[in-house]
Amino acid sequence: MRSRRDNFYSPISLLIFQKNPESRRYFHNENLITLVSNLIVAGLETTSTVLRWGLLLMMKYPDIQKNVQREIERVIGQRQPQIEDRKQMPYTDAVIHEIQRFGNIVPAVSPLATTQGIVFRGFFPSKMCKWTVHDVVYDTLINQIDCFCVKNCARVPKYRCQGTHVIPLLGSVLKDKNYFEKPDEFYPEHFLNSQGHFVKNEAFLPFSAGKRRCTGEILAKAELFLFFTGLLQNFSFQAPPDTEVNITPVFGFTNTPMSHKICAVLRHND
Ligand code: HEM
Repeated sequence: MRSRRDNFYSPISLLIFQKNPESRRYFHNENLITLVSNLIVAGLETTSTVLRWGLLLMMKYPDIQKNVQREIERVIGQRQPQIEDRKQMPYTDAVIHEIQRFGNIVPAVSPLATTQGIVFRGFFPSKMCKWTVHDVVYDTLINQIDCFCVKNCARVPKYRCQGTHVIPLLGSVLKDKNYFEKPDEFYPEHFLNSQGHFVKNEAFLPFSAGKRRCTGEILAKAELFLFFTGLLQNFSFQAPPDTEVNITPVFGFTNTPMSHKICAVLRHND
């Protein structure tokens, strides 16, 4: 049976399917190559960019870096970090969440298409262009509505809404001042309560949400924790002498830090 997920394909897969519609029914070299390259692009670039942001932000905020290192010393010591350690390390967990929030690594997800016309928040699509993409992200991703118009709605009658392209902007959620006290600052306390315990925030959506959310989220979170703690356990990161740490992002499909140099100082000399 065709699942609702089948409504969305990557552009490369669509080209393959257009050439040979039957080819979506079985595995062959072309779709295998697409699948593997999707996994590499989706899994490598994203995780390594978060880690690059992490090291840059630790250079920028040495006190936060020291706090993480103290927690590593207290919970892990000299042994290899394990994923179970995360439960006892709320501060480090909060810092990693804040790196992802502040870095806004995947600012927009790839376009989706509506499957039918709908009434959105009690309005017909012809009124929808009054809303911000931000509203749309919340209602589609959090409330699982998968069909709406964001563009030129006034000219698209309700029954024509099917197939309207929609690009949810995750950055607008990650910087929402209703959910984050200091949205434009690097502030790990966004994910900590007054007792220093880790607190979830429903607007933390760097992996997107809904049917097309990141399938690698659990793996990515484990990788980020193990690499980040492993690096800070062994090194302190600082800017080379006489250089300023610049945290201006380079905008693209992923938001990356600008090219920069890092001094990694072995911690045994701390
Ligand atoms: C910190 C790291 C990561 C971030 C921030 C991230 C973020 C995202 C986001 C926002 C999407 C939705 C993209 C869209 O709809 O255009 C996505 C999709 C996806 N991600 Fe990740 N990702 C990360 C790591 C990974 C890893 C490690 C893997 C697997 C090895 C992975 C595999 C995928 C796949 C296969 C999709 C497509 C899912 C679908 O279309 O149904 N991601 N990711």
